[in-house]
Amino acid sequence: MSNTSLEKSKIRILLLEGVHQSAVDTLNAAGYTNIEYLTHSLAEEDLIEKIADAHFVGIRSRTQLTEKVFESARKLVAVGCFCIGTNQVDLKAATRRGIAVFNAPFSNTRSVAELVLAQAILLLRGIPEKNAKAHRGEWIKSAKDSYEIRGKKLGIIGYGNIGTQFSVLAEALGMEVYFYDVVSKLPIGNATQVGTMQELLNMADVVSLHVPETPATKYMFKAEQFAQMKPGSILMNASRGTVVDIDALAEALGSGKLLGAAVDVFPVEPKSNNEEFVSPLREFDNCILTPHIGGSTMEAQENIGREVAEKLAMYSDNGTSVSSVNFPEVALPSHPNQHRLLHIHENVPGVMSEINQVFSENGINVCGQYLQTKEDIGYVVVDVDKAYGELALEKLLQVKGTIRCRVLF
Ligand SMILES: NC(=O)c1ccc[n+]([C@@H]2O[C@H](COP(=O)([O-])OP(=O)(O)OC[C@H]3O[C@@H](n4cnc5c(N)ncnc54)[C@H](O)[C@@H]3O)[C@@H](O)[C@H]2O)c1
Ligand SMILES: O=C(O)CC[C@@H](O)C(=O)O
Repeated sequence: MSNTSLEKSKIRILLLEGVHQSAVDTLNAAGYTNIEYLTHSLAEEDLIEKIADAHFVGIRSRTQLTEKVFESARKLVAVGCFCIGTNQVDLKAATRRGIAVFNAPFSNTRSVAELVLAQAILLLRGIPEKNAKAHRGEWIKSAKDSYEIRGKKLGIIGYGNIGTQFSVLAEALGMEVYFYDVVSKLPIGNATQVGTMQELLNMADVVSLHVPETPATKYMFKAEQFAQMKPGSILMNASRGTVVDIDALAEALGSGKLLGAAVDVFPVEPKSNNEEFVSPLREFDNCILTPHIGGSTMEAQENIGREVAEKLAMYSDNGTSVSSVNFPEVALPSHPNQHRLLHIHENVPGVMSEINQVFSENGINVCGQYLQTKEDIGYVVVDVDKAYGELALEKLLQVKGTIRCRVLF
């Protein structure tokens, strides 16, 4: 599979799920105008049809980029996830095809941290229930089960970018912060890492989940974990819907074990704003339900739009793959008056020597060479005199183990 440097007007970009206008503006400013912009996600069959012609695709959390979808994405060069999570993308399938995947790892962390902080305060005061009842004409003026956040123990599961931000905000309000993470982490402020999740659940007044979706986190929170929580505590999940067994959570709310819960992400989420949201949690007034909007603030979406679009444009323009989630990371200078070959190959012995042979045997002088490998793939970038770009491309495509190769003029 190959493509010589395409005119920018011929590079097709498919943007789904209503990514922020800043993405379109950034791409336009970089010269990319052939953009199809949709405000919703696509069902698999429609996606397969649309993606067949796309060189770049931009998605959020709803679009599932599966092996089957990639199979039809013959021209696809890179994927931009305009969010943090990349669990909706079959990363192995993308990597096998030499498709780089980018995301925005920091732009919405503050938004999520602010939301969960607010939810903790509201739940400790019983506000969701009092509010719901007031809307129905009931007046619950009472301090029963109503608490200050100050002095309470916060248990964070997954002490990454969001977990640490939440930790700092919570401490500023006087919470005592504990966290559980599979990796040993430097605690920020006065937070304390604990050795097991059970230890954390036994002591925390508020438990907040901030892990990614992985095989290990799938339903990591089920009946057993609810049983380990303190009576009258709170669970918040703004990570991924598959992390919590929703029936077990409904049981814990129904039995009165929990004071309340806040859930932003669900195992099955409506595909669009026109679809009904179905969940056993709807019956509980003490459960804050939000439509996966932890990272949906104007600030975060605008920043994400710009950040991911810049990464796509940079990868397209000069091959820089810095901060790709699945790809060897290479930071490249510009290549004036030279042709740049971007060769993606299986990371097996012999490929690099064959590549170098192409240049020596054909008398092609190498002006610059950059190599990085990651697990199963290698990414080598070679700058050559512009007289040799097309010959080098033709020869490199014949190297055993080549996944794809393109040349930038
Ligand atoms: N609700 C939303 O709108 C929203 C917005 C942004 C992110 N998210 C979700 O939040 C998740 C966390 O985001 P982040 O930026 O903090 O990610 P991150 O990668 O910075 O942190 C995740 C942390 O979880 C830890 N971890 C991984 N597996 C674990 C396990 N089995 N047990 C305990 N800890 C484990 C990691 O070591 C890491 O410290 C994202 O992956 C995404 O799914 C949701
Ligand atoms: O915007 C989205 O659809 C997902 C937001 C969030 O879950 C993320 O992973 O950043």
